[in-house]
Amino acid sequence: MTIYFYKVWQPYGCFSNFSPHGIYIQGSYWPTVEHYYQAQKFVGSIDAVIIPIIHTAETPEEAAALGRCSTRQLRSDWELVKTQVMREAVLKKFLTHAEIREILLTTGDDLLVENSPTDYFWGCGARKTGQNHLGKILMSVREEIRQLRLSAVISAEVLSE
Ligand SMILES: Nc1nc(O)c(N)c(N[C@@H]2O[C@H](COP(=O)(O)O)[C@@H](O)[C@H]2O)n1
Repeated sequence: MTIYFYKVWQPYGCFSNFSPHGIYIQGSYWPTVEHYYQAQKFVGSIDAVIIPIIHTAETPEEAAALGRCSTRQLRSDWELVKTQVMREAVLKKFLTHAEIREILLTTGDDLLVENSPTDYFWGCGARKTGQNHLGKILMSVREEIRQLRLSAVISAEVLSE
């Protein structure tokens, strides 16, 4: 089965980076994955002054608008690192929040797709031909958490022997 998600208020909205699940990462607390991801675009760039403004944005929509401003200069390695930045933040989100971790695990081996009508990199885009990198990250995080659980169960069994 394929599970499509996009907006926070729609089914599986907790898979969106805009969902209100904060993360503590690299020494700071961020209100959403989207705040963190948008701010990372400017680490080490001449426009790094925008980072604390993104950090304290009232909403993820505001953080995204600030990060998408085309007149600001992104860090030079952004295209190389953005998928890894996103994966670290998404993994942190699902390790931190037990209730959404269970929702992720209940999807089994279903295909997860960000149903963005405009984004052909993170989502599938309007024609459903996009690369769906956010869906792929969620599926790989799901697998990593399953493996972590399995290791914990095995360790507990060994300890009880
Ligand atoms: N506009 C918008 N609204 C939402 O509710 C979304 N979930 C998204 N998608 C997210 O936008 C981020 C990509 O931003 P950039 O294009 O790289 O600035 C990423 O978190 C997508 O999942 N967009």
